[in-house]
Amino acid sequence: MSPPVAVDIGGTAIVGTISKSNTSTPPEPSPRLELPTIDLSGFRGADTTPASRTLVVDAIHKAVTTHGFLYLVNHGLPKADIDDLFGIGKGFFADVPDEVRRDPRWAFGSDYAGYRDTSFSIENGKPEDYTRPADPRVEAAFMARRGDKLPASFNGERSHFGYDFLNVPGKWGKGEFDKTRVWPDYIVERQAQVQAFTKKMYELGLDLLRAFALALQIEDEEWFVERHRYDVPSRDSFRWIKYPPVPDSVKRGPDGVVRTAAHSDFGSLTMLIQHGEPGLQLNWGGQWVDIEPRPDENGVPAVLINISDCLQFWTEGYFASTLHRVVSDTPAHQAQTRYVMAYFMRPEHDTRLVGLPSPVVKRWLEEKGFPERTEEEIVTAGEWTDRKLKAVYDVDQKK
Ligand SMILES: O=C(O)CCC(=O)C(=O)O
Ligand SMILES: [Fe+2]
Repeated sequence: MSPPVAVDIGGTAIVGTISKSNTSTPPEPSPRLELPTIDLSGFRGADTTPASRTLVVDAIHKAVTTHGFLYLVNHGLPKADIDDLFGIGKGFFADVPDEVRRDPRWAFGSDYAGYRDTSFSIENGKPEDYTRPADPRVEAAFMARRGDKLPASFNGERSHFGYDFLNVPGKWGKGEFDKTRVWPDYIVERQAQVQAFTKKMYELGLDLLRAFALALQIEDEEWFVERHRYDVPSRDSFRWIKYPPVPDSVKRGPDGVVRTAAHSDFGSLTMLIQHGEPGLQLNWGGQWVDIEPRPDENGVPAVLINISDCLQFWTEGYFASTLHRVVSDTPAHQAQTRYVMAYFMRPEHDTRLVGLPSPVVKRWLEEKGFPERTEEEIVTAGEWTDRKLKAVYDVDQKK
């Protein structure tokens, strides 16, 4: 059996291990990273054929079992939408006054939604507490979540405000779920646009899940899709992230200034849109390798895909949830403001991450001689994401 791969989050806490992994044995000799750029038009859109779909599936299969990361071009997200959504994020950070952005009503909280700024860090304590000094290495983020069901106690029945992003039930009023979580006017005015874009990202994610099912020779192409339904609670999250410039006074380590420590993502897959500034690195065979932003020939940003923990569990380690981090590695990068938008796609809460009907994974387990997981080693998607979110953000413990 391969050695356990630590799930390294922020360098501060190890909350679990995924004992089987494709990336646990670094390739020999010293690795050279050739992160593939995959043209999705052969799989998605009007001009696909069975042969073109197979080519794309094979390329995705190779990428997710080698690096766990790939670039997608011709992904179907229009450049105008991407530009508009970056505009919304930048405007939020630049134009909304500090005191409005930091209003406790929309502070990042135990529902893992809302605004978190640079004065919040794991060491610094409560996200609502903006009196603490800002940590100049930390990023600021506005996190939107998909809508959720309300508890049974609400009007005596389970109801909801819709499953689109930002329709999160709130606890305002007399501690009752009497309306959705409130957001700043700036966001509310743009809510329809955010919801339309995040729906498109969700649909892109579904197509990737279909490609994964085909790569794994699961008979039903919809197998993963059926476990990521839009109207069932999950921890899907959409985020605008801003990494402000780091002042020269901040001490640089041998790798520069680490902004986000080494971690793997929690859910099924992450779709990252980089605005243009470098900083992301993945760990490949023990070395940190830059993952630069990569626009296509028309200037449309590639969408960077990475496999996350839940898919690594589900595939018994056959798909790799690779460690990555964000670093300002040169003084020039340190002086830049870096923006990204990320969609973290996660399975439905109650999904047990086991029992994938894939002959590919079955063969792989047999070849490697990996034993079946014990009951204690099996988690649901909700348990895993909550465990990791708590460890990273420490929201509940600090409240
Ligand atoms: O900023 C980035 O490029 C990636 C951030 C990241 O890894 C994360 O938020 O999980
Ligand atoms: Fe990440």
